[in-house]
Amino acid sequence: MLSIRDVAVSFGGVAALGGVDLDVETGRVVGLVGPNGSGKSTLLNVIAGVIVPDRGTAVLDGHPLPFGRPEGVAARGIARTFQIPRLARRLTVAQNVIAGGRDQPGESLAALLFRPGAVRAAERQVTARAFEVMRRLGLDHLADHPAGGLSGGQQKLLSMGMALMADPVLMLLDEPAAGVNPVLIEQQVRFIRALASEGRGVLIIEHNMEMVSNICDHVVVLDGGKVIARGTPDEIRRDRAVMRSYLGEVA
Ligand SMILES: Nc1ncnc2c1ncn2[C@@H]1O[C@H](COP(=O)(O)OP(=O)(O)OP(=O)(O)O)[C@@H](O)[C@H]1O
Repeated sequence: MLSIRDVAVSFGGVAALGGVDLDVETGRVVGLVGPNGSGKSTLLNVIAGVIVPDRGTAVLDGHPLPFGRPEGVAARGIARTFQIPRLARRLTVAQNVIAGGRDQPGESLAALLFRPGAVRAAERQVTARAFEVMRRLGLDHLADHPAGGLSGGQQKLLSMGMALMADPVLMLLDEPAAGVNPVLIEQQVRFIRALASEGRGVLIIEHNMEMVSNICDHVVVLDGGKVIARGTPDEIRRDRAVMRSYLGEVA
């Protein structure tokens, strides 16, 4: 589904990524791990259309991704979450989720004026979908609460729901478990596995190795902007280079 080849990025002479290859297949959860500063966020930002790489290619379902055009990338069916959720804190949980749905006819003045029935029907559909998404995330009982009043972990779940409203083929998740309590991490794990079983691809940056082991089919380890290992979570845990660089740093 997604093929990254030889992607390199440098910031003022510092190589953040030195020629990285990465694949995400349909229905698979791929973990992107590595020590701080290894280039994980940079790679996610290249895929999301935020950073234009110095070289390399990214192909989604046979077509190149438009580097440097986040809205073009989103239109290709890639949705993302951020380390710090980007929410409208004063709007309700339901309003935030609804806002995550794209292509709403109500956004077009012409549609509002000339096809009000179609707009109402589409709005009903988006609202029904939003409630379904909130149910999946266990947030439906909080639908009318302001998003800013949710716990950090609930806000992360909410941001995943907002991303899902765009019905993406590929989800990019940036450290969803950071600072989240174990019960909500469990909920995230179920949600992410369900995304994959629906046939979506998931690329997840995560430091929590237990979570990575629980959800990832495949793990790619970066260090100093290069891939130092790739394989199943089990293979990665046993990899000597990984122990030296990534796990060694944690210890
Ligand atoms: N906008 C920027 N300007 C200059 N240097 C940057 C910029 N963004 C990242 N870097 C540098 O590029 C390298 C890779 O950073 P990146 O944020 O991608 O790592 P990371 O693996 O996501 O780290 P973390 O786990 O801390 O989020 C680091 O040396 C970082 O200092």
